[in-house]
Amino acid sequence: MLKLNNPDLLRNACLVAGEWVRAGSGETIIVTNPANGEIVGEVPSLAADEIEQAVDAAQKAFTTWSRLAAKDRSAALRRWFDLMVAHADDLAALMTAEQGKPLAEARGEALYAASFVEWFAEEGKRIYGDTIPAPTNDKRLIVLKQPIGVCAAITPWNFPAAMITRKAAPALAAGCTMIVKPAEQTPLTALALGVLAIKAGIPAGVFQVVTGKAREIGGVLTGSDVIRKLSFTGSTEVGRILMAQSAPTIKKLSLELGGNAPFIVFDDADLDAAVEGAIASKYRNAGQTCVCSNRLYVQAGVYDAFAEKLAARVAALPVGVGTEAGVLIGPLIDGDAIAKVESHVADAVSKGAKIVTGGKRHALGGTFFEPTVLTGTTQDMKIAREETFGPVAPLFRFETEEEVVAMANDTEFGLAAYFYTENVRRTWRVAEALEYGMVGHNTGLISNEVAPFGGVKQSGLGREGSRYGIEEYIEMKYLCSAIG
Ligand SMILES: NC(=O)c1ccc[n+]([C@@H]2O[C@H](COP(=O)([O-])OP(=O)(O)OC[C@H]3O[C@@H](n4cnc5c(N)ncnc54)[C@H](O)[C@@H]3O)[C@@H](O)[C@H]2O)c1
Ligand SMILES: O=C[C@H](O)CS(=O)(=O)O
Repeated sequence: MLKLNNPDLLRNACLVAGEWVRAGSGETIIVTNPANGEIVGEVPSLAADEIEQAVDAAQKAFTTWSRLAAKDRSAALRRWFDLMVAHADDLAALMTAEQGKPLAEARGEALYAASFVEWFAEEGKRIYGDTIPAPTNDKRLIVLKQPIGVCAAITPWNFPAAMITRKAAPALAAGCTMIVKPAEQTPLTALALGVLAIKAGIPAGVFQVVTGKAREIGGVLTGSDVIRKLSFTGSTEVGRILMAQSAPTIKKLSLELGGNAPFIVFDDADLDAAVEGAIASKYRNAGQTCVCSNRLYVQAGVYDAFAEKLAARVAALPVGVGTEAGVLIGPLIDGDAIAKVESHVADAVSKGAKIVTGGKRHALGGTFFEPTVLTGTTQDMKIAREETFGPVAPLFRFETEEEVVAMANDTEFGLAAYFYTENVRRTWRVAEALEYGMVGHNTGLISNEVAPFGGVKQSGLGREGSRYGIEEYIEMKYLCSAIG
């Protein structure tokens, strides 16, 4: 049974226009714990007309929220940040219950999510325009930066808090209003963020959370011409659908999509550091992050040593229910997820790969999977082409720098990449040659609120976090004033 220090955070209603509402139909979506299948809560399945009410409320709230002084919006966001930090344990308990990640990792995400609110509370006070020297002295030219308007966000289950605040914080800081549709697997955390937003004094309609059938809600949000901006984080497949649905209303889009990260270990790398980096980037959230290493390329001279070191560490990773102390690997989100992981391992083995450790469902049953290391993997395998989204590290052997850069870039994805070398010249060559939005050098952890997060190619459009993230919620207006 989920126990919260503040039970007020556990909601079974949607946040619309400052009120907690249920579906008129009474229809609900059950939320279950992936570790044991137990019911954690239930949330409304709102109908299209009820989503339209949220759109109307967001439009109404925009009029006043956008006209507030930036400093006043900043103060409200700062209060939201303070409340998120004060309630980090409860937010973590909700995430572990509905997503499965270990409690310590969930608490880390609660603070990571809060960091975006803290960051953009400040960035919102520094949205600067331009004055431009006019070509003739009878004109004055300026550039105004203004909030784009009503925004929508559709977010994934793997980071139930951070993927929401990484969008809502810059949107609200810029003066926009936002309607959030969280993943059906993890709505409770999103609703708890709504509780804290109200407590922070964020006015009704500025931040709203709606739950229900994804396609139906997506159809309303993408089809509305009141909504000027859609920010989506999720699979590339769904990103394509939403992009197409947004075309008729020419929405501004931010797309944070799928990945297929290469993790390259050159023969001059610090092998122990590379092993720790691989553990961090591959097995975080049981391998269910968009920036997880998906392909590990190891130069021939150190391949066997790296494989042995990594397998020893992976075999010792504690698997279990996220609420148990010391657990580092929780369950996968659902049956489809574990079936995909199994299919990747089976395909690799059928084409000649060897299982060094793990390789099958964990004895705990359910959606627990053994942390796995494969050797002898090759580019023709599913695990090289698709995002595994599970705790499986396939090791690919390579001979030369040119060969591995070509293999690393041989994908439609371009989100994150990692490489380990102590050679300065090689560092510049490889960093510049990798076709990815984000590159880690001698580290497997690159994500934070101050750096631009996002991908190239079919991993998305735009950037989140950093000083760039707020630009996604701003329109530029050029004013030419004749004074002659
Ligand atoms: N680039 C990033 O920052 C980032 C971050 C996290 C996850 N991801 C990606 O997300 C995927 C895993 O998350 P997921 O399984 O929740 O992704 P998903 O695309 O299945 O779902 C994401 C969100 O979209 C909604 N959705 C699904 N189909 C929809 C439709 N037809 N219309 C409207 N909404 C729809 C879902 O309900 C959910 O809220 C992985 O590919 C991962 O790489 C990317
Ligand atoms: O899944 C992708 C998220 O963006 C994870 S993180 O931002 O790297 O923590």
